[in-house]
Order: sequence, then C-alpha cells, then structure tokens
Amino acid sequence: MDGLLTVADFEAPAAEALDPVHYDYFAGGARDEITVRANTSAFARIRLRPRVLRGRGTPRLATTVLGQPASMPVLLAPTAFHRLAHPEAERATARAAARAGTVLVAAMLSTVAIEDIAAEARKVAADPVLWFQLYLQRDMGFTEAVVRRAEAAGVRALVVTADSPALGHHERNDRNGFHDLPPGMRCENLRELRADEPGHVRQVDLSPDLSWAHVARLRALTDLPILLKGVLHPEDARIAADEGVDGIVVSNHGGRQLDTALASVEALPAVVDAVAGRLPVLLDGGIRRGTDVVKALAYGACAVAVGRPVVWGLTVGGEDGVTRVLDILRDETAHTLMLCGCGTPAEVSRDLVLAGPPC
Ligand SMILES: Cc1cc2nc3c(=O)[nH]c(=O)nc-3n(C[C@H](O)[C@H](O)[C@H](O)COP(=O)(O)O)c2cc1C
Ligand SMILES: CC(C)CC(=O)C(=O)O
Repeated sequence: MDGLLTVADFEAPAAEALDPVHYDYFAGGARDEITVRANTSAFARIRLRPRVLRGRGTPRLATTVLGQPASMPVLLAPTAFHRLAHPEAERATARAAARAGTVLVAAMLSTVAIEDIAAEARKVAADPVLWFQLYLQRDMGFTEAVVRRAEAAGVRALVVTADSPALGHHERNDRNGFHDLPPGMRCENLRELRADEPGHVRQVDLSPDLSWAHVARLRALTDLPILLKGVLHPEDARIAADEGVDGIVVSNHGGRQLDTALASVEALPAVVDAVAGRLPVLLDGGIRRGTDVVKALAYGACAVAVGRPVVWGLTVGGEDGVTRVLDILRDETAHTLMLCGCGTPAEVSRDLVLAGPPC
C-alpha cells in the first residue's frame, strides 16, 4: 500500500484487482450516475472559512453518537457483499473498524453472518460498537427474526434503510448480467430464517408498500435505538422525530437509488434545521477527505459514514487496507480541525462553511 496517500488513491488498485463486473457493482450507481458524482462535487463547492489564534491545541477526535463511543466522527456505512472484494470479507472489515475504535454498520446483506462479524470485532476490541442495517420486510415475522438475530449478536442500534421501495436501477449491472451473488456466496443473515431459504438476494422484499406503520411496528418489537437511513427531505426528518426514531442518516444511498436526487450534503442543512436538535443527524455520500468530514459537521451532522472507500481499502489490503483508509480520514480530519481553529468535532459550527461556486 506504499504510495497510497489519499482515500481516492485506493480506487484504481481496487479496480485493477477486482473482477470488472464486481468493480462495476461497487463503484456504480443509478441510471446516469449523476447523483454519484454530485455527492463528491457538492463538497468541492463548499468553502471553509477558518478561525485563527484560538489556542485549541491538538484536536481530539473522540465523540459519541447516540451516546455510544466512537474514536472519530467517521463511521463505516453498510455495504453489501464484502466477499466479492476480499476472501476475509466482513471479518476483515469488522476487525479494522474495531481496531480503529469506530462504529461498523454491518449490512443485512453481508456475506458473513452477524454473529461472526461480532465475534471478529471482539477479537481486537473489548467492547466494539456494532450497528445493524435493516431492510424492513413486509413480513414482520421475517423482520423480527432478523432483528432478534442481530440483538443476540450484540448490535447496539438498527439502521433502517428507508430509501429503497425498489431496487435502484444500475445499468452497469444490467449490462454485465450481475443480479445475485455468484455460487458459493450467500447473504448469510438470511439463511434459513424463513423455511429453508438459501440466502439469495432475491429473497429480500424491497417494497413500495412500506410506510411509517412498519417503522412503528419495528419500534414496538425492539428496544434498540432505530436510525432511519436515506432521508433527504426535511419533512420526513420531522416525521421521523415525531415517530420515535432515534437518529437520521441523511443519505442518497451513494447515488444508487434515485438518480438526480440532490447530493447528501446539499440536503443536510435543511434536515438539521427541521429536527432542531431533537435527533442526532448523520450523513453519508461522497466523503473522501477530512475537509468533507468537517464540512458535514459544520452543517450539523454529528458524524459521517463512508461506503466505497472501505470497499476499496478491503479489496486492496484486507483488514490493513480498511485500517489505512480509516487512518487517512482520521489524520485529515484532525488536520482540518486544527487549521479551522477547532479542538473537537463539537466545536465545528456552521459559520465555518460557505456554499458557493467551486474554488
Ligand atoms: C457496494 C455498495 C453496497 C451498498 N449496500 C448497501 C446496503 O446493503 N444497505 C444500505 O443501506 N446501503 C448500502 N449502500 C449505501 C451505503 O450505505 C452508503 O449510503 C453509500 O455508500 C455512501 O456513499 P459513498 O460510497 O460515497 O461513501 C451500499 C453502497 C455501496 C457502494
Ligand atoms: C443488493 C442491494 C440491495 C444492496 C445495496 O443496497 C446496494 O448495493 O446499494
């Protein structure tokens, strides 16, 4: 990994190492991929307006999210199918996250079972923080079975993906004929939950019938904190707060669902204002630099999450690759905080950012 200095540096060697069909699955997005590109270009349009001479010393990045500790305000977003990237799959990702002391949001469609992900994290940290991403299923019995499994594995929050009433339309996958895992790989959390279903992606029911009523039913069946992922509209954020949701992840699914949806950082300020401190707000989509992390904090996110950078790190170097990606983001975030005159993530305020034409 010598010579890989930035998060972006990991994509080319990952593309080189991956089967091109799998690279397209990881890198791609919906339709013309306009939102994929918007997520990163929107950060470039936001300018930082630093403070000087505040004597804040070396920044301390440790924070809490939903009262749970994280060594930095950068989490690992849920991404499916890590076995396509590396033979150690989510096991390696779990160890890297635990070693970094930050939160891994394990995907429901992981290729390693949640119990094994948790066990792996515990090999390297006494009390790792693991959350579980859930696609709510209309069959609430099935939803409950998945939730009970995650609870028993020790996860500390559920992240319900709300932006997927249907599968995003990825034309790269259509061209490549990629619609399910290759033989020998499965969605391990889905195996044998309902009869003897084998863990195929097509078992997952992404439905436009899902509504707030399903969230209420989930709320009734678990005491775990529930975050809603994929919120872009401030009115939905307000409803989420009223419905007893515990946190919001502003996200457009990395541009993989609705193409031409606004960039997640563009959606952030209105969502933060709508919930008015009633809920913590997180953001994912397009985070590639420490400056992106600080810009999201400035608009009011308490933390951010990264998706593709983790996959590229995993592909290139397994656990060490993910560790390196997280270290780069940690170092860049600390350096940015320092240059902005901030000593902690909590000190980053909205007056430090100006939106406008690209620099
Ligand atoms: C390959 C891949 C798989 C993903 N799988 C899931 C998933 O199973 N569930 C989910 O809620 N989001 C999923 N996402 C979306 C991420 O959680 C996150 O919203 C997005 O990757 C953030 O954008 P970034 O990749 O620019 O960091 C996936 C994203 C990618 C790139
Ligand atoms: C198989 C998909 C539903 C997983 C996902 O959320 C994604 O690839 O973005």
